[in-house]
Amino acid sequence: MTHWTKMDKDELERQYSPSRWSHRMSADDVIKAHVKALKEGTERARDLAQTLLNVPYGEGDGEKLDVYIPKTNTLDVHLVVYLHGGYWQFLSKEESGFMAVPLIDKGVVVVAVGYDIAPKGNMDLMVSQVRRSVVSVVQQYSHISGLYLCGHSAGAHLAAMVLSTDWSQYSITPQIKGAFLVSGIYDLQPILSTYVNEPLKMTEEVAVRNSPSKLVPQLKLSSSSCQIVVAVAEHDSPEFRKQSEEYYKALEQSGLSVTMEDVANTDHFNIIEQLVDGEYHLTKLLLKMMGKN
Ligand SMILES: N[C@@H](CC(=O)c1ccccc1NC=O)C(=O)O
Repeated sequence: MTHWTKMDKDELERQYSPSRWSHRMSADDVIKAHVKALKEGTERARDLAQTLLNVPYGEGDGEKLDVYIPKTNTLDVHLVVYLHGGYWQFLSKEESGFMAVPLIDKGVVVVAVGYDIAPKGNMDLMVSQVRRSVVSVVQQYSHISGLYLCGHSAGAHLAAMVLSTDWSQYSITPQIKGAFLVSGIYDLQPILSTYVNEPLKMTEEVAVRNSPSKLVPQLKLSSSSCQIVVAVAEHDSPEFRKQSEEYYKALEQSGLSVTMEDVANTDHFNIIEQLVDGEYHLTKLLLKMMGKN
């Protein structure tokens, strides 16, 4: 496959337009259906769970999170922090509670984190926000038996940045047991010259310091006992698939506990939408990691 540095702008933009690669629908329709599925799933979760909405984790307006709590008490409570996708410029926590639907049944708490998407937020701020949100969750829920992270697309990038945090500047060091990185981007350099960067306005320096692919040694220091799943859709674009494969290999070579999941019959969007279903492969894998199968 052609290396991204050898691609012209059109080809790079095609590779980094996930909606153009769906085998199910047109580009416009797959995005509309995605937002609809996430919204409907989140509504269901809000009906099923006890919720704490708009809990602040910082001073900023956008620094709020939603907590989905099982209605029935269980021992051994695990907690999943979900970081939404949308190319750091779309979506919000308001449509990001959907994965609580099958998890609250099993006594798992789900936290959907809000962060300031572009153009309001920039990359450094978003990374700082998701890091602080995890610290805040650990401080609030110190009694939980396991902390997990899940992120989709841009949210998988942010989750990888959380795993790569030097926590010495923070009040605590979160112990993250597992992380599901779904259809993520781990090297930001290829998107610098594309439409994706128009609202983000990243310079090369910003892209490099916020690329998980460059921070594997820090991840190894901070998250050595974290079980990491790098998941990618069969119908993600070749560049997206390569991003996941290369990040997986880098983690594997540094001796981390990591597995690669190439999820058959999925595209960039339904690979995450289906977490609303308890029988979906990735849902089962997540429950199994928590010992809840
Ligand atoms: N231009 C992008 C748009 C995109 O990624 C997106 C748009 C709305 C909501 C979510 C999106 N992406 C991933 O979650 C695409 O081609 O899919």
